[in-house]
Amino acid sequence: MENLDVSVPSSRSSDRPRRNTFISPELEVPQLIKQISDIKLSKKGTNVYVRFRPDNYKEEQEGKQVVDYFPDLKTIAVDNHSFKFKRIFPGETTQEQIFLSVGVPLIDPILDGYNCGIMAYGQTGAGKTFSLLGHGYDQPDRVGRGNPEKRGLVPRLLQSLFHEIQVSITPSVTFTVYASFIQIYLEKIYDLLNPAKETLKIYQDTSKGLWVTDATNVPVKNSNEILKQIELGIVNRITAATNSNSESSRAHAILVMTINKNLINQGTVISSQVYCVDLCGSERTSKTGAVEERLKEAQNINKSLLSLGNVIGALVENKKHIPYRDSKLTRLLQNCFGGTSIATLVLCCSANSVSSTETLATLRFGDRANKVKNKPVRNMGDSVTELRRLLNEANSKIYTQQRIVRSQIEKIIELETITKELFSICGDKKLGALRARYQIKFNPKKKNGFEMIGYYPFISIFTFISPMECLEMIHVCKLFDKRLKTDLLWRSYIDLAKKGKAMIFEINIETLSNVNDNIYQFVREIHQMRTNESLSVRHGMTLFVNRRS
Ligand SMILES: Nc1ncnc2c1ncn2[C@@H]1O[C@H](COP(=O)(O)OP(=O)(O)OP(=O)(O)O)[C@@H](O)[C@H]1O
Repeated sequence: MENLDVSVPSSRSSDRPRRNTFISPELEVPQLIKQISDIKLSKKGTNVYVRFRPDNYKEEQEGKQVVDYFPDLKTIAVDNHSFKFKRIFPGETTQEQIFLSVGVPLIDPILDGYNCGIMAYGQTGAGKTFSLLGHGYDQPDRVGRGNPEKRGLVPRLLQSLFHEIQVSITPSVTFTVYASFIQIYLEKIYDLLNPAKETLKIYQDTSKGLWVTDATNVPVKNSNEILKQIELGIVNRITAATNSNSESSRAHAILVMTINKNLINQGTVISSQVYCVDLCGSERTSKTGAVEERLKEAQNINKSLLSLGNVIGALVENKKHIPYRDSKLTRLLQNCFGGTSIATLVLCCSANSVSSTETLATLRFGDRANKVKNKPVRNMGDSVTELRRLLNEANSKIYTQQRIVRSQIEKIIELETITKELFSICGDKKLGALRARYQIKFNPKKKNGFEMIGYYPFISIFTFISPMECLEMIHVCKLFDKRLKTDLLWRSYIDLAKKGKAMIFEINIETLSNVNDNIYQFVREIHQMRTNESLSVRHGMTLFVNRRS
């Protein structure tokens, strides 16, 4: 964890009442410097900045600078193409300067109830993670041990936000802050704070129209707590070495912070969501040398970035249909482009000729994004509405959990039934190693429709069987038709075969020899059906009967 005992730039006054209901390291900062950004946010709601990073070793050796900076700090020319953005930051710009220009203007709007999206876009290795999170976050094994001066935009913003929260707390003004951290990898959403969780789904919160997920939502009381969560998540983020970056992010990472400010006397809640988005790098696979898994990732990354470009293109061209649903990324960022958020986009680039193609592509992307118009809306509701919303949210979560529990219970009951059945077949003896196997298979070429492929005494090919494996096998069979009644075992297969539902079944049942009669009865019935032509020739069954010697 980096040392937070440093001055916190703030755009607000520091002489407000302080109450320690949040145990806040921010208040331990000895001096608070009141700092005002020289940047005013655009009314159209989108703010695009460009940050050039210093040349890396390869660039120093092989290339030259190709960017001309204009004195207005807003205009640049690259290879005779000029671009204008909110602010251009050359390679020597410090992390603090970035925070002052890009982060500080967001503090007031966030605390006033505006949603904000802070996104870093650029080619792989261009400094997105460095700019957003900072030194020590761009390499998972170094997380938390970076140089404090090189802390990125997000940790600085969090620290300032919590400072502001801290000094605003009074008996009638309280705050709740929650954090989630997710990643999008190969078009699936994963919970970075709980990697054991299954992939996450996106759903729309009807009361606010925001896209949210079932991600872990951790309550946080100060910037230390949220930074701890980020560190935890970064370690789980998927990175890999590519030619351009030894720790290239292979998944888009999104930190979502929800801040609720409760004005108790007025019965009002002001809430805002901050999306901090560290996008994967766009890359030319020929250049990065990606093969196999890396290539698949790169193609996926490029595809999702392309869909983001398409969304922006459609918005700029005022198209009726905006293809937000084309990728998980665009769905999640729906509010940041063309929505009700304040969007901040930091284009990360190299100023060197080695990367000029990628830099131009990044700048063109940013140029289009700069034309997108958002309609930032202040999220303010009465406490009752907010409580109702929270209640609805909680109820829907409970409902989802109940459904999961119910289906688990059904599975357990089903498994218990099958287990009982199996144990009744086997008496009180344990299911054990296999000694024999019958294999009976439908064969349309045979006159009677089936053939006994073999009876193999003492064969050990199928010696895998244990009660659990046996149950799993039955479940595999179940996949062929959900209506299969597993507790009836082979009887239900006959029913299915009669209905023409069965294709090929495979069932392994370890039995005692007295089950043979049932097996033969089963085979006889199947045989009769075949000879009655009631089964299509496509319907077949492989029956493995495993029994003790
Ligand atoms: N402004 C900067 N000053 C100093 N070093 C930087 C700067 N920007 C980036 N770097 C360094 O360049 C390397 C690549 O940066 P980073 O990992 O942030 O790139 P990225 O754009 O996030 O890449 P990817 O998309 O592949 O994850 C890192 O070692 C980082 O410390």
